[in-house]
Amino acid sequence: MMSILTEIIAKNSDRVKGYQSEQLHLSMANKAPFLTPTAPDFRLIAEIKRASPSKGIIDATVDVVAQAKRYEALGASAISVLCEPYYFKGDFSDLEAIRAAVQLPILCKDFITTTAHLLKAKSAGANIVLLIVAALTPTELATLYRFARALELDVLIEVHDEGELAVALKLNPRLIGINNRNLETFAVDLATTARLRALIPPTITVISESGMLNVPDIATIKATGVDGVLIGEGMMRDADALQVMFR
Ligand SMILES: O=P(O)(O)OC[C@@H](O)[C@@H](O)c1c[nH]c2ccccc12
Repeated sequence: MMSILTEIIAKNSDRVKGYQSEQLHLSMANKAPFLTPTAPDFRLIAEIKRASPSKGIIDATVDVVAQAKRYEALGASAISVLCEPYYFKGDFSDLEAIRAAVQLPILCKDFITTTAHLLKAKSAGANIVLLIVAALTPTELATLYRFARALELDVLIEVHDEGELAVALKLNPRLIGINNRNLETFAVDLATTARLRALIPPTITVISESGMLNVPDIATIKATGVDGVLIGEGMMRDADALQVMFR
């Protein structure tokens, strides 16, 4: 059986190949950001996501610019924008529209496997890109990581187990994302964050990702001592209910 991650990457291969021949305007103005804490020492990366393979449609008709402004107003440190079209119903045009409308750093959420895709993200206005350890060989990850840093992009390196974390730590990264959702099975286990957090040196900024739907979920994660959280569905469904955790 093909894993969902492999399936998503295969489905996007023509789109990604297209980036190789695109004429891009690169501006170095959108530099790697310092993620300013929202509340004392706790950052919110708020995500814009119309749909996902695990949840189906979340909000197909969302006004992405209005949503990004809402996140900015409630004090998010950065905005994550899904750019994958087939499973998440995102698009680079969403990222470009949001870039034009808000000042916050933007995380390009996509399944990046090529340097051309990194250039596409940079030219669309991203400040941060996601690299998923489970989607790449260690050599590919290292190449893409160095290329992104040379473009002055920050990189959120996503791990979901000890083996992936060991691969990520070899790069001496500034930022690590612990995904509570297993991308092969979709199972969410918030305990993943506590387990892996304990293995990461304190100099690295650690973001816990996925599966936080309410205030107690966020409180559980905050108690592990991570530097911030990345929340998609919960913010799409009820941003107001969650914002108390970031004041
Ligand atoms: O909607 P959630 O459960 O709050 O999750 C957000 C984010 O972590 C999730 O969208 C995500 C984490 N890693 C990814 C990789 C690709 C696509 C999406 C993701």
